[in-house]
Amino acid sequence: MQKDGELPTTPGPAGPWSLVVPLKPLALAKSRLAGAGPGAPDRPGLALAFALDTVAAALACPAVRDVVVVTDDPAAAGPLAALGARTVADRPAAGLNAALAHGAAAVRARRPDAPVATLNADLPALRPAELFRVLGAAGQFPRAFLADAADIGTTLLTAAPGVELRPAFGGASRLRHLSSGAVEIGISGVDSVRRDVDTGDDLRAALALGVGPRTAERWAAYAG
Ligand SMILES: Nc1nc2c(ncn2[C@@H]2O[C@H](COP(=O)(O)OP(=O)(O)OP(=O)(O)O)[C@@H](O)[C@H]2O)c(=O)[nH]1
Ligand SMILES: C=C(OP(=O)(O)O)C(=O)O
Repeated sequence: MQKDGELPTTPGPAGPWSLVVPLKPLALAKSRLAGAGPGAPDRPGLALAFALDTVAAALACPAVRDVVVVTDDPAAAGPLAALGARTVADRPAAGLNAALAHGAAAVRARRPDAPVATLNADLPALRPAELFRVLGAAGQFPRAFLADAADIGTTLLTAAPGVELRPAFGGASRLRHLSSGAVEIGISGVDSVRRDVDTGDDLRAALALGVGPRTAERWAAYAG
């Protein structure tokens, strides 16, 4: 298995991928983090830190060509652009799957033959080498997905060139993606790509894996 820091220099057989990352307005994000620690956590600040650490790690992956973030949040656009991500406006009140389909369309408007992957914005422990392995496995199939750490939801869904993404996120999306014909990626040693953060327990598990610098800083400012 690749260790962190041992990154290949080429994008791999199916790359380079365009990633679509959905990010809802920060004031509304991460509502389940309410009981994460003492007092009231800075949920918007943590949600932004998760997103920035996720996108920075994705852009450091050699299999990734570019990242498009679908968001309407004005506070997120500047720091995301500084990392090198492009932002596109969300569809008004249309929800997560519409946002993802919209992002995939924005990618393919510029690059019609792009392999496209969606990646949730709440993966603050994401490691580029693990994402590389996941995308390498996904690239063998027309559509593929990675289940979240709980084996209930989904953190990543991919579509090969010319294949429609057909996202079915929300709640128990693992079974939905499976029954839609997408292939489940079953490789081990990719915990950082599966470690989404919804609750305080999820955040503690991500901290144990090792989070990116923005999340670490926000967490330290909050929890001491
Ligand atoms: N652009 C966009 N992103 C969304 C939307 N709904 C959810 N997301 C994003 O989709 C990803 C997965 O969503 P959740 O894990 O439910 O995150 P969340 O909605 O912030 O968390 P909760 O408030 O606890 O449900 C996160 O990156 C969210 O920011 C939406 O309507 N539009
Ligand atoms: C959006 C999803 O779930 P959650 O909101 O639990 O992260 C999902 O996994 O499809």
